Amino acid sequence: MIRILVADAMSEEGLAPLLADPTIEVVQKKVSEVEDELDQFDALLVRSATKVTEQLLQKMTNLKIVGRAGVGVDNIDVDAATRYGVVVINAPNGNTISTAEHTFAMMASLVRRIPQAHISVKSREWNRSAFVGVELFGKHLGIIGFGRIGSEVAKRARAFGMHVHVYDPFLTKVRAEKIGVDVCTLDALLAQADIITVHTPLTKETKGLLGPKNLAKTKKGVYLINCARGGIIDEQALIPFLENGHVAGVALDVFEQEPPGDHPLLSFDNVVVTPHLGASTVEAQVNVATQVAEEVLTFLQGKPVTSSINLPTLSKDVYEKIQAFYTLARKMGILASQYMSEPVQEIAITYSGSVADLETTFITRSLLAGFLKPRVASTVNEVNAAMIAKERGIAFSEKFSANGNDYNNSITLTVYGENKTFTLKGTHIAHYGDRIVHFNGFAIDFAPEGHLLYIQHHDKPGMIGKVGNILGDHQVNIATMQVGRQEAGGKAIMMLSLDKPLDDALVETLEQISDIDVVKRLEV
Ligand SMILES: NC(=O)C1=CN([C@@H]2O[C@H](COP(=O)(O)OP(=O)(O)OC[C@H]3O[C@@H](n4cnc5c(N)ncnc54)[C@H](O)[C@@H]3O)[C@@H](O)[C@H]2O)C=CC1
Ligand SMILES: O=C(O)CCC(=O)C(=O)O
Repeated sequence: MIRILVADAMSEEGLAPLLADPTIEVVQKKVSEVEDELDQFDALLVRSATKVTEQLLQKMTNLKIVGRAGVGVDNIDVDAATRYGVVVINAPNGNTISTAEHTFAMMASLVRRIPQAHISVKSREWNRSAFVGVELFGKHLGIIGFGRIGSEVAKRARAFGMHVHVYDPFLTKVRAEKIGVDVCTLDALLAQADIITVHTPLTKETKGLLGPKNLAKTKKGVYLINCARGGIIDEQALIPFLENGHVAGVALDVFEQEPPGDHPLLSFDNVVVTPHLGASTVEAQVNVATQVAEEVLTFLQGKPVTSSINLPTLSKDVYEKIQAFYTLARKMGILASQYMSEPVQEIAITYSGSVADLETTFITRSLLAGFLKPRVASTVNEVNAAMIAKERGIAFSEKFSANGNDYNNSITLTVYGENKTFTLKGTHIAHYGDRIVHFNGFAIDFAPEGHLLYIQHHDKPGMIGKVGNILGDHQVNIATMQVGRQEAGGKAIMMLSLDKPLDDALVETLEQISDIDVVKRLEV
């Protein structure tokens, strides 16, 4: 039974795909309520309240995936998750519209002083002259961060007749031109904007982006909005600008500390606040919960996820194209690792023929994970394989060749060890499967699966018979056998597929046959 912990409040409708699956048990409880069972969950779903720290990940020893029902993953230690081989996914666009609409609601509230007027009327006052606002029409809106939410805010601003200026160092010219906004420098935005709204993630670069220096560059009477992450606008730095009237008003949905407690900003009449409500709509909550639930289900079915933070993302289309090579590469990694039972410094991978045109990042990671699996005690998978290889001083490289060398596609793997070099070449043939077509310098053709027995010997009459007799005497059935040699009478190999694995004693018996040089059990 798969166990999923849903640690924050989430839409039941969104979780329906998980709740309906009889192979899955969904536990909707806080982390503190299941402390004794943390090692039993396969997946963890959170919003922003639960902090997925390294300590929590250490306790969740069976965890494979963390799903964030929302955009920001600043409550998740993604580096630690990556080290532990835990996939982190989010729901990148389920709450975009809601947050853009909330930003607009905040903007309107700010310039028309709606919350203040509301409180006044509720206090049985009728003071129309105290709440004179300004129009949005014709005003200059500065948007810092022009991703999903920023661009939805821009569309709405244009409908209101506003002039939109955008600052986003990662925005391509083509995209900006397509949307038709004025892309400018941060300084130009700060100097022109009547209203500034931030829509970036909270990063080292964006923390305190609107701090004392940049606030001083804004127009007198500017309005500021933060519906992204607390800290992008420096809360302490705002205070003197509000006190001297340089900043006409601020709308905050998010805070450096949530909840903000008795924060000095809350005392200002012209600071409008909401308790992190950007994504709090029925629609957004259904959307994000559905997105993570479906992604988690997909992942648990062994298929690739499309919105991972720490894995290369794959569309269904791309996944279908690479799936066969992904499996072949994994098997090749496992074979090479077992054959090279010594320290390895470098792994070189060449993709040839049709596979060279595909997205190979995932295939390479699959190969590395297969290679590292027999060598490391901790979980190793596509999430952390490249990181673990680096940690262990194993360099890896990818090369691409349009020429498939007699095959429609092939993957060649060369492993450079301390004492020897090992080469393996595999191909995937539609309707036939994975085949290893070169093994350690020998042309051969075998399926890389099951209990394999590799024997390197001298090409002499009777060798196959001797091996067959010993295995037969010990009730070991040979399912398939392939042979290869470099030249008649020279070095030769046999690759046997057996119905059961060999024990150590039988391996020793085979090693004692004269003219046999190497006997290796390989399990795929
Ligand atoms: N208040 C709430 O409830 C919600 C808040 N959010 C927050 O809103 C923010 C934006 O979300 P999305 O638009 O979905 O993200 P996104 O990833 O689509 O867009 C972020 C944009 O910021 C830009 N950016 C990054 N560093 C920058 C820098 N130093 N200066 C200027 N631009 C920079 C990126 O190039 C990107 O275009 C995130 O912080 C997210 O966590 C999202 C949903 C709900
Ligand atoms: O879960 C929530 O409501 C917060 C949403 C949010 O901040 C995000 O998606 O980044």
